[in-house]
Amino acid sequence: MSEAAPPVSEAAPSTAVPGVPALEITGLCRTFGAVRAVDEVSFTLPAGGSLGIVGESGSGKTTTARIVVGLERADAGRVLVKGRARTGGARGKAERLARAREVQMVFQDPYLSLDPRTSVEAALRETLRLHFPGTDHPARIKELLDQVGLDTRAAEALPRQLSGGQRQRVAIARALAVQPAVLVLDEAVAALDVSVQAQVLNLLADIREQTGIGYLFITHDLGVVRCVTDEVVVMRHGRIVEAGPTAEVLDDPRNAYTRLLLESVPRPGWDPDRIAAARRAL
Ligand SMILES: Nc1ncnc2c1ncn2[C@@H]1O[C@H](COP(=O)(O)OP(=O)(O)OP(=O)(O)O)[C@@H](O)[C@H]1O
Repeated sequence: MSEAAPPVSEAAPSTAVPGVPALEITGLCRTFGAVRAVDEVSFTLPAGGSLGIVGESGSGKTTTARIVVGLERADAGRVLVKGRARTGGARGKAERLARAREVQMVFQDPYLSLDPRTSVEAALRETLRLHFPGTDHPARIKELLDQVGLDTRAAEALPRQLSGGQRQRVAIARALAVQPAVLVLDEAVAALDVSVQAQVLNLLADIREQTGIGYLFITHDLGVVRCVTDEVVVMRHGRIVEAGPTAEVLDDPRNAYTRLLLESVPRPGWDPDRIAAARRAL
């Protein structure tokens, strides 16, 4: 990554810019020892769009996401958020905060990212104070809680007093608090019961419609991809093997590996031995 980062404005909210993609990834590479975790990965997430990255364990999904968020460095390639390069490490607190405002991440287990001693309301207040000093926080906290369907009782609760679905709603509210251009959701509903999963996915769809935030969905669950993404990228061994509109890729996959992923979803008459043999043959 060779471009210099442009100057950043601390107070600018990361709203969508018409015509400018929320995220553009070009030629991303990351190697760990002998493993090419991410190998020449390129894709574009349009402003307000939703793109899924699917693939089996170890295919490079999370490493790609971590580079986008800035938790991992790339060996090569370019990440543009709203047309601006995120290059190298952030220089200083102002740039770190500005980058955090552009891209937020929601993890599978919100327990790991929520402070067990901090109430929901206090966690949101803390985030807002950090990013938007001097603004009307009580009103904004209420707005955020409403947006994710949490009531005032939940606002006073500690993470351990909430259900898994509620905790994930808190993590989403905290991510929304900074008005990001891109929300990266890494297996964000994988740990939830199916019915709660559906509620959170519906919530995310509503939020996208209301805010125009772009979603990057990292998941191994093709049902989730079908439900909440417009475009999908299929990764294998660090490389993109197929990409396109979600319905097209899932209904008429061109790549043998994509077909195998689809066939690997258990259903009546499913033959795991045949899938395993097909996998070995690929
Ligand atoms: N910090 C690291 N050090 C060494 N190897 C790593 C590191 N992070 C990832 N890898 C390796 O890079 C490859 C891609 O891993 P990655 O976690 O990106 O895949 P994934 O598709 O997200 O898998 P999962 O769904 O299991 O999280 C794997 O072989 C993994 O072991």
